[in-house]
Amino acid sequence: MTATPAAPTAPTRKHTALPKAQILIEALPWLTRHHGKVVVVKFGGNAMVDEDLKRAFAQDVVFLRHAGLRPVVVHGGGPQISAQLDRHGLASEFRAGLRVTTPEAMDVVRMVLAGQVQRELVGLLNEHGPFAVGLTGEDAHTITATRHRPLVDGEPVDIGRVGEVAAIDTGAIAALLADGRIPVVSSVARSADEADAAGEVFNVNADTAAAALAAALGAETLMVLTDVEGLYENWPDSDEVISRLTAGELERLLPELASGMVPKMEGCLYAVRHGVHTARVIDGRVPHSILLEIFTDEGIGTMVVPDAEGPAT
Ligand SMILES: Nc1ncnc2c1ncn2[C@@H]1O[C@H](COP(=O)(O)OP(=O)(O)O)[C@@H](O)[C@H]1O
Ligand SMILES: CC(=O)N[C@@H](CCC(=O)OP(=O)(O)O)C(=O)O
Repeated sequence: MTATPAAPTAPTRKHTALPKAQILIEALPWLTRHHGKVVVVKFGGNAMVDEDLKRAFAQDVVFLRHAGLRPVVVHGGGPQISAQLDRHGLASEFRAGLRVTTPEAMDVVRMVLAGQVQRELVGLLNEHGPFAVGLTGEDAHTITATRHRPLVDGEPVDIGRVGEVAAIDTGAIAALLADGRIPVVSSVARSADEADAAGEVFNVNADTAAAALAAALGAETLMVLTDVEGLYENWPDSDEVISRLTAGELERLLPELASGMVPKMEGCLYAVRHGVHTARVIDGRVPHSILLEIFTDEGIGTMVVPDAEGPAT
């Protein structure tokens, strides 16, 4: 009888890739929970500060797609619009965190968002494969808006062609997702007003558009990438980031918020009040901030959860 060869012993040499495996495993609960789910990622114009960051953003989004999620990108472009308006000799004025948009400025907004920023992101994403398809809210009635008159000192003010979202048609985005594509949406909306001349459009804040899309698409998560670490508790006097807050807590905080954080946090509140499980504000200046958010147990930035929810992962 021949002796059975001894079972191979586990190699004693150190597996240098072990920490990488551990990191992947740390993401497993997040990936499991999000498998097949829609994640709306809003990339703010202020976070698009350099080429490497934009490339890292595109890699992260494609990674999500390959990991079995269905990412939808909504992009901003505030600084890029302001720069272009400046080149046209037009001033930028903001009220209640929103750009005062004359018909002349609207042409520039549309040109910069749909013709410049969106094209650039689509190009970066498509370096990884035939994934990204750009559209604006005008396409297939994706976003319809009415004129927005925000309250300033308790009074509604006219800020021109700025829209508030009246309706979302998810058909085009759903079709793209079903085809394995990554929709990249510019926050320009068609007018709901039949009296408006055909082709009249509205400038919608990109945070607002992202939140409305996340809610209408039944997204699991809304991720808002910006140029700060998250929501600061006592901005601008402190840089203490609020890591987690409920919708109710956020609602109480809203009147104290300023500038760009107003539409951002209003959007997060809207999203979690309309079925999105978590809304997060994260630092888009950090390379691979999306992956950092999912590959760490505690996450980074600020997370908003619905009122009755326990600790989220
Ligand atoms: N409480 C706050 N916490 C963090 N940032 C705040 C707060 N209040 C106002 N801000 C301002 O909001 C800005 C982010 O909004 P915004 O400039 O519109 O960015 P984005 O282009 O990403 O949409 C921050 O850079 C900061 O100046
Ligand atoms: C009405 C309004 O303010 N619209 C924004 C749209 C772009 C945007 O929201 O860009 P960020 O996300 O980079 O701020 C604007 O004109 O600047």
